[in-house]
Amino acid sequence: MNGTSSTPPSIPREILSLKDLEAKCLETMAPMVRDYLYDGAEEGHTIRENLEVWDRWLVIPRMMRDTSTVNITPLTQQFNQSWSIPLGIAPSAMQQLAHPSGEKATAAAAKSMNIPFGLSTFSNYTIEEVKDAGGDSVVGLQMYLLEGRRDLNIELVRRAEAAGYKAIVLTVDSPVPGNRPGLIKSNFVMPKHMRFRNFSEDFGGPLDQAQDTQSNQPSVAGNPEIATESSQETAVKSRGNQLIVDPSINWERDMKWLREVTSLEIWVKGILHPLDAEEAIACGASGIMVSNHGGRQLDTCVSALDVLPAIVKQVNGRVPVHIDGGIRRGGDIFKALALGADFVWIGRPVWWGLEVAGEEGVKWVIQTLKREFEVVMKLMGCRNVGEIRREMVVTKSGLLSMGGSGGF
Ligand SMILES: Cc1cc2nc3c(=O)[nH]c(=O)nc-3n(C[C@H](O)[C@H](O)[C@H](O)COP(=O)(O)O)c2cc1C
Ligand SMILES: CCCCCCC(=O)C(=O)O
Repeated sequence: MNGTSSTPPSIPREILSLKDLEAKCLETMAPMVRDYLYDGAEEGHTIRENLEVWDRWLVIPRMMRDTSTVNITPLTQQFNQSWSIPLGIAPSAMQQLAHPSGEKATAAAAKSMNIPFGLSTFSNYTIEEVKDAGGDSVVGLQMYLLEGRRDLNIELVRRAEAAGYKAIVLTVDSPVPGNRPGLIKSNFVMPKHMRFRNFSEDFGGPLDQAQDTQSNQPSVAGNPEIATESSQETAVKSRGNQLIVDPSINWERDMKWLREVTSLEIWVKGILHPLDAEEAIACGASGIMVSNHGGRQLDTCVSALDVLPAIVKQVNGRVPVHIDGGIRRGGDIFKALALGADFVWIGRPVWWGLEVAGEEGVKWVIQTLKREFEVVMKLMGCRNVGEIRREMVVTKSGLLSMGGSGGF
């Protein structure tokens, strides 16, 4: 983690893209945090797929369309609000691992850039603290249903309602944590000085690795950056109860239960099949987030972009369709919209910004994506988001199959 001095750190001038920022971040990020951030399920095929899929789509620009000014704001409101770009910050847990101000810094950056932010159940700052920092940008509380603890889920919902959140984002792709070898390798345990502050009890997290049975303390053997710091200050401690996600989560019981518990919008995150989009809508979902959880849950599962067109077709405009996974450039936002998404979200790039420069770093990430998206729009001949068309993107095989005659 960088930038603990009194002057706010800034992004060095030689950093020009999110890729450059990622490299800078990796110069300082502690190994255990890096393993957690990059952690993918099993062999990481889906993580790689999430990045590569964007390059399989090529764009076909139109010329001479006076793009001296372009409007990159979304066509429609999302969460009953207008945003500066169809881009939001996806929920990610334990952001203090990247910066002491964690989710508060991210929310403040979202607010100053006028984009939405989703808070993870497993955040290091509370629902209320993050709302204070991010104001109207803090729209969603992401929810994992906790095994045997619906009381805690209800409490979180009530606090989100009272704090002015617009939506509960129910993550449906995680009945159990994925097989994540990176967590085992680094013996991941959230450091002692951090807490899941949405809960009054000092719970252990769902990803904490096994404790050392001799001493009843977590083993630090695979955790050098924790072991080498002052042991009193940073040694991980054995926490009492562990928060476990509910593996029995299902549409019939849980989605309907949640629909009855609150009048907030309910968004369903982690949809990859058109029929699950249909289930979500039947249960009263206000929106769908097409996502494979950044490749962290099920290896070799499809990328969100590849299934997006089928889900958009199934949903047929009944609710908004959002997407995340591997979005790193303004051009990726363009492609997602061309293939039918209403909005896109980013996960890991926010951590790169946090690590390098806290709130300023997250702002830089958003500014960079905005600038890139605007240039891509101009070069594509689109003056506003409504002019982005499906036929402006094509795969190479799709192009060849047109044989020079079809499509144009
Ligand atoms: C470090 C990290 C923590 C995450 N924590 C959560 C979480 O608590 N809840 C959730 O629904 N998704 C979580 N996600 C998944 C993100 O919401 C999002 O789907 C994913 O990061 C998007 O892919 P990208 O990182 O390639 O942009 C997490 C992702 C990362 C990288
Ligand atoms: C059941 C999985 C719990 C994971 C909590 C954080 C998260 O979503 C992630 O690391 O990814």
